[in-house]
Amino acid sequence: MNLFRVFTIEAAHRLPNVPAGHKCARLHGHSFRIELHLRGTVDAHTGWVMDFADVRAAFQPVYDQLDHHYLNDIPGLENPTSENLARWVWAQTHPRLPLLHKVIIHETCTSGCEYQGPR
Ligand SMILES: Nc1nc2c(c(=O)[nH]1)N=C([C@H](O)[C@H](O)COP(=O)(O)OP(=O)(O)OP(=O)(O)O)CN2
Ligand SMILES: [Zn+2]
Repeated sequence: MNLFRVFTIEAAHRLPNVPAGHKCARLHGHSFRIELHLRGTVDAHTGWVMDFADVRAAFQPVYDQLDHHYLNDIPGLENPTSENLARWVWAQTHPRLPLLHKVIIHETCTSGCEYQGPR
């Protein structure tokens, strides 16, 4: 069974390695949507894989590092593309949520990426 929990963070960033003149070199912000997807078995008694509240609690320290921050200042996010943010979220979250199966980042309504961990 797969379950998911969606978080929204407000954050600023700029992309330092884009070609000269690229709009994303300038400071700007997004309402990033972060989806955490977990995969596990449904417990016969509780009827769930994991309490959604426990997913939220496990992610809270990671969320707090991102929300209303300048992403470029965060160690490991000096080049905060969606792809690098997905890898960073995975690295921070997987030790706290071993059932983590996939991280999806929506940078805008129309752009984002999906990461299933190192393979
Ligand atoms: N592969 C990636 N490409 C781009 C990333 C990224 O993280 N990975 N990031 C950006 C910018 O940060 C930008 O803010 C988002 O880009 P874009 O989808 O072009 O945003 P717009 O809302 O301006 O898109 P339009 O539909 O063209 O208005 C760029 N590329
Ligand atoms: Zn951006």
